[in-house]
Parts: sequence; C-alpha cells; structure tokens
Amino acid sequence: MRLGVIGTGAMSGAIARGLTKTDNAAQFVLFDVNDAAAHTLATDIGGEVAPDIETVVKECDLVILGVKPHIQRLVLQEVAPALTSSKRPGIISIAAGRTLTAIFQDLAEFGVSECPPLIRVMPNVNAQIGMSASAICFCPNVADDMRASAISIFEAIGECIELPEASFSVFSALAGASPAWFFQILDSFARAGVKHGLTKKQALQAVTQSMLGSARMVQIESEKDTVPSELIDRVCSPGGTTIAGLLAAQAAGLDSALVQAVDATVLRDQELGG
Ligand SMILES: NC(=O)C1=CN([C@@H]2O[C@H](COP(=O)(O)OP(=O)(O)OC[C@H]3O[C@@H](n4cnc5c(N)ncnc54)[C@H](O)[C@@H]3O)[C@@H](O)[C@H]2O)C=CC1
Ligand SMILES: O=C(O)[C@@H]1CCC=N1
Repeated sequence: MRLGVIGTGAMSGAIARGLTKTDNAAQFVLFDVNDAAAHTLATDIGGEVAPDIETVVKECDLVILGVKPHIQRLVLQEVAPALTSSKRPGIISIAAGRTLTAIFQDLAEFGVSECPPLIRVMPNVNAQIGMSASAICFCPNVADDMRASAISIFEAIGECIELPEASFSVFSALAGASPAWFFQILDSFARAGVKHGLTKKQALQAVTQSMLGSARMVQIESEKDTVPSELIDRVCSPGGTTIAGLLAAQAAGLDSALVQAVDATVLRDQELGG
C-alpha cells in the first residue's frame, strides 16, 4: 500500500516512525511545505518526498492530512483538483476538531462534487512506540477494504477503536491530548522528588516506572472488573502516608483540575470544528 502524508510534523512523524517498526508494509510518499522536515522523515523511514500535494494524492491509496486544523482548508484546496480523477485515495484527517462534514464542505467549495472516501482518526503521539490509543470513523461511502486498510495502520501502532464522530471531542481529550498531561504530571512529580533530595533522573525513573506499572495494573485488573477506586484502597493504609498525600492533592483540586482539563479540551476541539 502507498501511504501519503501531507504535513510531516510531530503527529504524522510519530505515525510513520511507529509504522516502520511494524510489519505493516506501507510505502510512504511525503510532502511538507518545510522541505527539510519531509526529507528528514523520508530518510528516517525510507520514504520518498513528492514535489507537491497533487502528486501525493495521485500516487497513493491512502493519504494522511497531517497539518494543523487551521491549515487544513488550504491543503484541501490543493487536494481537490487531484480528486477529480477516477482513482481516488482515502483521505485520512487526524486534525483536532475538523468534522467529516466540514472537510467535505471545503472540498465541495473547491469543486469536488462527489464526496471522496473520507476517514477521521484521532491518534496520539505514542504511535511512535506502537502505543497510540486511536479512534477512527468513516464516511458511509468508504469501501470495506479501505476501512480495513485504515484500521490496520492504526492497529499496527497501538489500539484503534471505531467511535461515533460525536464522541471524538472527548476522545481527543482523554487519548489525543492526555499524553501531554501525563508528561507534565511526571515532570511535576520529578521536581517534587528533587525538592526532597533525589536527582531528577532518579525521581523521573521512580515515577515513570510507577505510572507504567499502575496503568498496566488497571488494564489487567479491569479484566476482573476491578475499578481504580478499589486499587486506590489497596494502597492507602489506614492512618498511613498515601491517604495523607491523596487527601492533600484532592484538597489542592486534583479531581477538578483533571475534569477542567477535559472540559477545556472538548470546548477547544469544538471551536476548531468548522
Ligand atoms: N501532536 C499531537 O500529539 C497530535 C496532533 N494531532 C493533529 O495532528 C495534526 C498535526 O499536528 P502536529 O503534528 O502536532 O503539528 P506539527 O506542526 O508538528 O506538524 C504540521 C506539519 O505541517 C506542515 N505544513 C504546514 N502547512 C503546510 C501545507 N500547506 N502543506 C503541507 N504541509 C504543511 C508543517 O511544516 C509541519 O511540518 C493537527 O491537525 C493536530 O490536531 C492529533 C493528535 C495528536
Ligand atoms: O493539541 C492539539 O490540538 C492536538 C490534538 C490532540 C493532541 N494534540
């Protein structure tokens, strides 16, 4: 399969680098207005750089639009003329907020009368190490074999679930954006460790391994229907250290900070939608 990438930045770079470590045999055709970015990725993954967007669209079976949401319309203007030929690739948008309807409306304004096979995916940056949590949804006209190809790409670089488009905003918060929050949480914990005398490296190693183990514990225990609050109780000894720390964090607004993070992300995702 020939997989096009328009916009070879952080997220598409993570997808491409993650995919090359799997047995998913995609051949990459890349384009970026920043020629150096496209060439760096091409060198890393063994792909080719196309001279323009039209070439990517004409040569590929699936094309990932990896540009920022506010740039996507500009790119669609260049994608549109190439969609008039008989062979139309599947167009995969990974942009936050941008709905399938908004994408087709843009294409229609640029002269595309028949909706191409449009696919929307919300991946995350952990795709680079095969650990993305991705959601996918499709326009009704996407053929079964194309659906399977798209799903296979995102299953190769982590988990991929089919989700109604209406749920994409919240998924974007919980899975697309949350890696940044987890990185922030790890960094904040590590700084607290430094405050109490550990080196940054020691502190980061301690919290990273604890977070990894805790996430895995939740996954494994959920198979027995154990919920996180039960796991919390197992750690909090009566009158012990953990409950003191947990209550202090809650008094400082831990729960509401996380809900507010999700609320703000959902709102911003919806603002970017048009
Ligand atoms: N960074 C992340 O963790 C995630 C990002 N996304 C989505 O992925 C998309 C890309 O985000 P990032 O990779 O973070 O951005 P980025 O800024 O790292 O990459 C965007 C790339 O697009 C290129 N570009 C800009 N204008 C262009 C044009 N007219 N034609 C071709 N290339 C052009 C830029 O040179 C840049 O290399 C966004 O729509 C974002 O919502 C989705 C999930 C997670
Ligand atoms: O910050 C953003 O808008 C993108 C979407 C999810 C993660 N990064």
